[in-house]
Amino acid sequence: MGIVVRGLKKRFGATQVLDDVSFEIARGEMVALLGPSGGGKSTVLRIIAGLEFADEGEVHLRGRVATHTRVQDRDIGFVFQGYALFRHMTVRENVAFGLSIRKRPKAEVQRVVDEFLALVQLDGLGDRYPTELSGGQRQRVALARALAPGTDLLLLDEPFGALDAKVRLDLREWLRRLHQERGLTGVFVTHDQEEAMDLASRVIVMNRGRVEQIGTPEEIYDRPATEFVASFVGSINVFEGQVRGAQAALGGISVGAPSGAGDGASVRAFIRPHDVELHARVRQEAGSTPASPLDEGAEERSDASEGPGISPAAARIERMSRVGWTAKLELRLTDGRPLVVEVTKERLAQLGLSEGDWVLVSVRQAKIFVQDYEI
Ligand SMILES: Nc1ncnc2c1ncn2[C@@H]1O[C@H](COP(=O)(O)OP(=O)(O)OP(=O)(O)O)[C@@H](O)[C@H]1O
Repeated sequence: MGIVVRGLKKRFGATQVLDDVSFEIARGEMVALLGPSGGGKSTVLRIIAGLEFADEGEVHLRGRVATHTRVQDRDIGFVFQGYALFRHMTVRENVAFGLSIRKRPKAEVQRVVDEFLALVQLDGLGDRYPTELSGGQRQRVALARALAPGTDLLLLDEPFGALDAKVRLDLREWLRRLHQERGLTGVFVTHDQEEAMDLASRVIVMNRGRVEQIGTPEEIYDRPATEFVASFVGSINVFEGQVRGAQAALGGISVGAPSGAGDGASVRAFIRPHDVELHARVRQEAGSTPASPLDEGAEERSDASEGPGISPAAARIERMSRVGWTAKLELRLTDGRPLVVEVTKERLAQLGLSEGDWVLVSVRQAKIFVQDYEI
């Protein structure tokens, strides 16, 4: 294992910032700590780095206990918010810093600095000062400075935080390559879920000082373990309803209920916009609302009634916006609930839909959580 934390607890004054945080990161793995602001991500990272110490729990680095090891003896590279470049030092001097304080021979320092400046594609800018660089370039210098001493463990706290979208993407690509080439073990903190899903082989979702779920990006997205993860990762529609028979009735729409959910149980369903199927435009008299989704008004033969667990409902298209190759539709069901749907432009064209139309919808799949009974 590269990094192991076990049972970390940390309190600042009256606030329990970490409450029993445990996870393991294999050597060579790149893992994201994802979660909302204040969830404890930076604190975990600072404890791994040795900048902070936990009240309880253990830290193991490269298979050895490091719970009480000083920061300078942990041999970890980190790029933290607030640990900016040294303004009075040139780029070269910044990158050389970790090597110089380790008293490495001058010639070796020169060679390693050159190598890392080339790696971050900043050769030629070594004599500049940080103020003479763009935000993205500065961030790359910070990464080079963290890596130059030759560590195999890298901790990054919001590494691309304040950068514009294009630079973020470039740096992300660059970090992915660096990780592959050097086989680094890396942990990075982000509250950008796309960044986490894109860069990490596994994601640790944290909220309120606790680990909500650990899994591959696919697992986190497709099989969220908790309601928090379901609502935090990816855009989502949330519906409350009740189990009736084998169905979860969510107002106008229904989906298959989870096995074991008793009749009458209250449920909360999380439905991804791309898991809603549009079937057919519903013809409708001016100003009227289709009374039933299965009114004879469907303009094309619908496949909506086929298959188990599918029961279509009617909804009105309130807004449509096209982004890239998909379209986002904001629908309103007959019971007044909003429903956001994403479909390909092709499907939209096939159905000939426009704003104001009524359409039949059904839900392909939903993640359903049975609610605790209230007494
Ligand atoms: N040194 C400190 N003293 C007091 N409270 C602190 C200290 N450091 C962090 N906290 C508190 O601990 C909680 C967790 O902070 P932390 O920075 O770990 O969260 P985070 O998930 O990284 O948030 P963000 O994404 O905003 O950086 C917050 O409520 C924060 O105010």
